[in-house]
Amino acid sequence: MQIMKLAYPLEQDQHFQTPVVLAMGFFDGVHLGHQNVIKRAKEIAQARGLPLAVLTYDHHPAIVYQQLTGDDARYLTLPDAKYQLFQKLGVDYVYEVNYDYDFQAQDPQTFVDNFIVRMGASVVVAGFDHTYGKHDAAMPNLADYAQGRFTVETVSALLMDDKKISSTRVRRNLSDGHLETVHRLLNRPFTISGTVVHGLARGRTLGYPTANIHYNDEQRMPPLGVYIVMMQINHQCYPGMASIGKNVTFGDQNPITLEVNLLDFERNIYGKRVQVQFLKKTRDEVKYEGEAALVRQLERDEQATRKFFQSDKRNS
Ligand SMILES: Cc1cc2nc3c(=O)[nH]c(=O)nc-3n(C[C@H](O)[C@H](O)[C@H](O)COP(=O)(O)O)c2cc1C
Ligand SMILES: Nc1ncnc2c1ncn2[C@@H]1O[C@H](COP(=O)(O)OP(=O)(O)O)[C@@H](O)[C@H]1O
Repeated sequence: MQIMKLAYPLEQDQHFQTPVVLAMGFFDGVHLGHQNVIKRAKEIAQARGLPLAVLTYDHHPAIVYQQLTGDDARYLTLPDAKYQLFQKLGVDYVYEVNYDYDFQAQDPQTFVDNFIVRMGASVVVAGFDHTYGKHDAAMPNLADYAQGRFTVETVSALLMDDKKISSTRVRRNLSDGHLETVHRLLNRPFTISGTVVHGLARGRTLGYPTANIHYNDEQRMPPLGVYIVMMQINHQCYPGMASIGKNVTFGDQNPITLEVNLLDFERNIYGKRVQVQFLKKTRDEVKYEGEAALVRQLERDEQATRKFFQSDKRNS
C-alpha cells in the first residue's frame, strides 16, 4: 500500500495511478460501518480489475471551522493505526489530503474537478452521509457533479442493535467505559500504541511491576479506571491488567498515566513499542489508605483478570 500526502492545490505534475475505485471518508475508528464501505469499494475494484484508493484527511475537518479542545480534538485511530487497518482491507493507495481552509472553501464542483477527477476515479464509493466541498454537499448530488466522468456507489447505514454504527457512537461508548460494546462496533478490541517508559519504580516494590506506556496526546483514551487488557510486544500478545489513573493513593497532583502489569511475565521491556488492547473496564480508580490496602486490591484485580482469561479460553 502506498501513502501519498497531498495538499490544496494539487501540483500540476502530481502523478496518480489511474483509473481507480476511490473510497472517500475520514474513517475515524475504522468501525464496522467504515469497513463495510471499504469492502464494498474493494469488491467493485476486484470486479473491474482496478486498484483501490482511499481519499482521506490528515486531521479532523472540524479543526478548520471550530476550535476543538480536550477529547474533541482526539482520535479513535491515529493515522498509522488507520492506515494499517486500510491495508488489511486491501487498499492499494491512500491519498491523505491536508484539510485546510483553502481545501474546505472549494465549491463541490471544483472539489470534484480538482481532486476526484484528477485522481482518475472510475467509481466513487462513500457512506450515505458523507459530505464534501463548501456547505457540505451530499452524496445524492455527486452524480451531477461527476458529469458522466465516474459513477457513484452510496453505501447505506450499517446497524447494530437497530441503531446506526457511527464514530460518535463509538466515542460515546468509549467515554462511558463500555469497552465490550466498542469491541463489537469496531469488530476488534479498542487498541492504542505507545512506548514503554520509566515510571517511579514503585510498582516492583508493591509486587506488581507496571510498564508505563507513553502515548500520543492526540489519542482518544478510555476513561480513568482499571482494565483487563492484552498487550502486544513484537507481534506477541500477553494478558494483563491496566490502570489509567493518577495514582491517587500516592498524592493528589500526579499526572494521568497508563500502566500495565502483565501476568506471569518478568522481562525488561523499557523502550519497546507496544499496543494495548482494552477488553473490559473492571472498576474505577480508588484512593487507598496506604500501600498495603492498594496491594490487597491489586491481588483481587489479578484474580479477576485471571478468571476473565480462563473463561475467555473456555469460550473460544
Ligand atoms: C491493575 C491496576 C490497578 C490499579 N489501581 C489503582 C488504584 O485503584 N488506586 C491507585 O492509587 N493506584 C492504582 N494503581 C496504580 C499504582 O498506584 C501504580 O501502579 C504504582 O504506583 C506504580 O507506579 P510506578 O509505575 O510509577 O512505579 C493500579 C495499577 C494497576 C496495574
Ligand atoms: N509483569 C510485568 N509487567 C509489566 N512490566 C514488567 C513486568 N515484569 C517486569 N517488567 C519490567 O519492569 C518495569 C516496571 O517496573 P516498575 O517497578 O513498575 O518501574 P517503573 O516505575 O519504571 O515502571 C516495566 O517497564 C518492565 O520493563
